[in-house]
Amino acid sequence: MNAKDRLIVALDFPTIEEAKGLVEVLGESVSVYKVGLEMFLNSKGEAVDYLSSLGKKVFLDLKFHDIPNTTMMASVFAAKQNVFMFNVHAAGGRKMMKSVSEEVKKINPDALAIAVTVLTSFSDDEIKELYQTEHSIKELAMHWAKVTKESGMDGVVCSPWEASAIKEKCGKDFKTICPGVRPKWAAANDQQRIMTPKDAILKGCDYLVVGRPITKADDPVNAAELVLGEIKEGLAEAKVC
Ligand SMILES: O=C(O)c1cc(=O)[nH]c(=O)n1[C@@H]1O[C@H](COP(=O)(O)O)[C@@H](O)[C@H]1O
Repeated sequence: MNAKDRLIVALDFPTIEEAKGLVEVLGESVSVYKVGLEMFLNSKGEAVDYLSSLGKKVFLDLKFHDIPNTTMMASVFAAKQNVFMFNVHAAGGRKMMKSVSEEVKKINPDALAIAVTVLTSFSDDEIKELYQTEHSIKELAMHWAKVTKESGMDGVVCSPWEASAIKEKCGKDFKTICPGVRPKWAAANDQQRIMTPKDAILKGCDYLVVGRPITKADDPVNAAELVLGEIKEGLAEAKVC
């Protein structure tokens, strides 16, 4: 997979017009986009069809988290859209993810069914307090990744800090999709567990999700090219392509 196929730009905008404006500006620089809750709801789903009409690949990030039947039905909806990847929350559990992976494979075997482990906006202290646990985020993410794999799903969303341990535990073909990616020149915003694009590739991230460093940049094309440049450096150093 080349650098361009690994960069997923998060289209977090309140209107479809703003999203279209950015996609036009970025042109051929970017070929994969993420449509999350904000864009999907504000565009009433139109963003997915718009992007696929341009030949762009779409990660539908609606992070389903509910009882098994409800999540499975929502996932079947996702798998029927023009998307190459969609996600649920691993915290929904084994039964939920098993029913999602089984049903989605019948409808669209090519759609990657992914589970979010520990959100990249969490720190270790927050997780310890919230879950009343002594386990670190890395331990939780690795455990949830194992449950995700055993449930027949294709991969996880995790921070780059957990990616190599997850690859070691779940195998190299188990996908790691990593937000919390920040070049040195970009602000962290609300992300806690961040890493540069180059280091993220070296740590085994398959896909890097990058939003604000590109979408809010004064020159988004230049920002995307800088991120792609770092991804290429990482791939060259890791000798993968
Ligand atoms: O599932 C996601 O995509 C996701 C999971 C996670 O743990 N952290 C996370 O930031 N994301 C998404 O990744 C994108 C990151 O955007 P920026 O922080 O602007 O680069 C946002 O659209 C988030 O919704």
